[in-house]
Amino acid sequence: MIESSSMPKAVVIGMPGAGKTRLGRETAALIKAPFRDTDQCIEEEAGRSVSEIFDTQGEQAFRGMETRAVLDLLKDFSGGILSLGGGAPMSTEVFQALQDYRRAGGAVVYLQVDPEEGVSRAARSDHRPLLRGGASERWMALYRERRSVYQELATITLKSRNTTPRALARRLADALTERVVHVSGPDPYDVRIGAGVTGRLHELLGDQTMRVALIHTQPVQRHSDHARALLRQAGYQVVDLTIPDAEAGKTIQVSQGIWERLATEGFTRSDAVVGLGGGAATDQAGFIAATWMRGIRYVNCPTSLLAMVDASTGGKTGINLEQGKNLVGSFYTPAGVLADLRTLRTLPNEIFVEGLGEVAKSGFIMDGGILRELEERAESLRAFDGQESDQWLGTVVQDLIERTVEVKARHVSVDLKESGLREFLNYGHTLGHAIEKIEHFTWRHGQAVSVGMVFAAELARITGHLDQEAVDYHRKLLSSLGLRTWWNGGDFGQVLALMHRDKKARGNKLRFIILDGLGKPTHLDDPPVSALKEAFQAIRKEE
Ligand SMILES: NC(=O)c1ccc[n+]([C@@H]2O[C@H](COP(=O)([O-])OP(=O)(O)OC[C@H]3O[C@@H](n4cnc5c(N)ncnc54)[C@H](O)[C@@H]3O)[C@@H](O)[C@H]2O)c1
Ligand SMILES: O=C(O)C(=O)C[C@@H](O)[C@H](O)[C@H](O)COP(=O)(O)O
Repeated sequence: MIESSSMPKAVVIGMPGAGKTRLGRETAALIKAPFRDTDQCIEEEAGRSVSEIFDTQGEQAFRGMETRAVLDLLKDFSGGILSLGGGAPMSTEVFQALQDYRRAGGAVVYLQVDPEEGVSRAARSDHRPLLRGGASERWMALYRERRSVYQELATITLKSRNTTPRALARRLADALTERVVHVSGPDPYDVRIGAGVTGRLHELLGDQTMRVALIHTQPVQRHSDHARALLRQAGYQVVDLTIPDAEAGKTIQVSQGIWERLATEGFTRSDAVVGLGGGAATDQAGFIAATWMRGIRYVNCPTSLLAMVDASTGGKTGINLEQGKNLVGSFYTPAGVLADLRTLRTLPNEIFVEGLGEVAKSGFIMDGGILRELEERAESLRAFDGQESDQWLGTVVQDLIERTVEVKARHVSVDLKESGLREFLNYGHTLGHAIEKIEHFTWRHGQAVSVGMVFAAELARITGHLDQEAVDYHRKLLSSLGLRTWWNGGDFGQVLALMHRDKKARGNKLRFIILDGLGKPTHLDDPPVSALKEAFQAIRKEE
């Protein structure tokens, strides 16, 4: 029985000379995993080469040794990278074991080499007993016999054409370390979080799409250039749309300009949108996709922490009005989300820190593990500068992103259109959006939400839901992350009027999300104005 806890992380299969051993070894080095090659294991155990085993005991004896080696390693090589001899999958026992391994979640990697290249490599090699007596002809005969088996078993296929072994290993390492959060609901999709996931754009856009509108902002030019190159390599006609940065990009004027450009370029319902950038860019891109011809496919490529953990997922698309935030938009879900950790390398510290606001929010409303991780890592997270090691990004940050997206996914999967449960994700936003408006969008969203959560905690205390310790904990954790916990702008009258524009309001009644304890969100409808005023005073600070 193959157990996921003890099985290899990946098994590499393919034709002789494809480069399986080198790919396996280099990938293992990149992800700091052990590496084994079954041919080498057999030679070590037998004390002679594969060729000598063939010569002295025959192929059948070798296949028996090989099958035993493969079955043993599939059961007991935890987290390793394993490369198999070319003929191993052709044995019924190994084929069935690899199917079991796949079902247990294992990655079967088919390293595909072009026949011309394979034949030429075979002609140069003299240590492969099965290629003796006409290497090229024998290689082609084996290829014809084996390729359908390789294709049937593969969960990942890598082509060695026009690339290097090092680049292939990097791609496989990226594929093996990415995290996937599934969002169910009427139009399910996956959020993929990992280094290099932008490379999956073609998988999500498909072959029916001809034109792609790439909507992005200038500060992420380096990443949109990369996405554009990938899209063009995949054969798409890319219409490049650089929009004004941050909140300035979430206006109807910007939407109008994009709609007109799509019309000029002849975008049809089978074409698509890719939104790449922070949450403001993905909100606008989603809104364009939701409204162009009443809805076309779109993929979000979030490049800020906040966009990765929140804005890119859940299908809330939209733009701002002069009167307030996100007042126009649509619930419209993406075909997928690709959160490429490599884009964080250029993210300014203040933008990373504001993203921690939405991470903390997810901890407050549901996942105490997030709060503990933030507490433990506050200093290093607050000091983020994009120069951290791949290992730190690929563990600390990737873990936090995955956990926060999971919190969002659990809400939006069951309540896409925010009829109740999803409103818990709005914790801190009733005041938060008012602050953004009064501060003319000069405050970052995450910073405004941070103050909004302290306000909500004070309101919960005042109305008897939350104790002082939990309120103090809000301030302590948020400020330790570099997030704001007080605000002296505006006045209560302004704020009260703006809160009545919040989308949770019903008629003349305000509705808030508060906590009955950490991880226990609840609705507070129509609280006394006196309580609101007291909570408002509590987030002011004597200058
Ligand atoms: N739709 C939703 O569910 C949802 C959820 C949360 C927030 N939002 C919206 O998202 C917006 C906030 O998102 P945000 O915090 O990403 O702000 P943002 O989109 O304004 O981006 C912040 C700044 O960082 C820059 N930037 C982003 N990624 C970068 C990178 N990799 N390298 C260099 N610069 C980069 C942007 O160009 C911008 O200047 C708000 O408009 C908010 O309303 C939407
Ligand atoms: O996805 C949701 O639902 C949220 O409330 C997530 C919030 O973090 C996010 O800022 C959202 O854009 C706010 O939605 P809004 O409906 O208040 O504009």
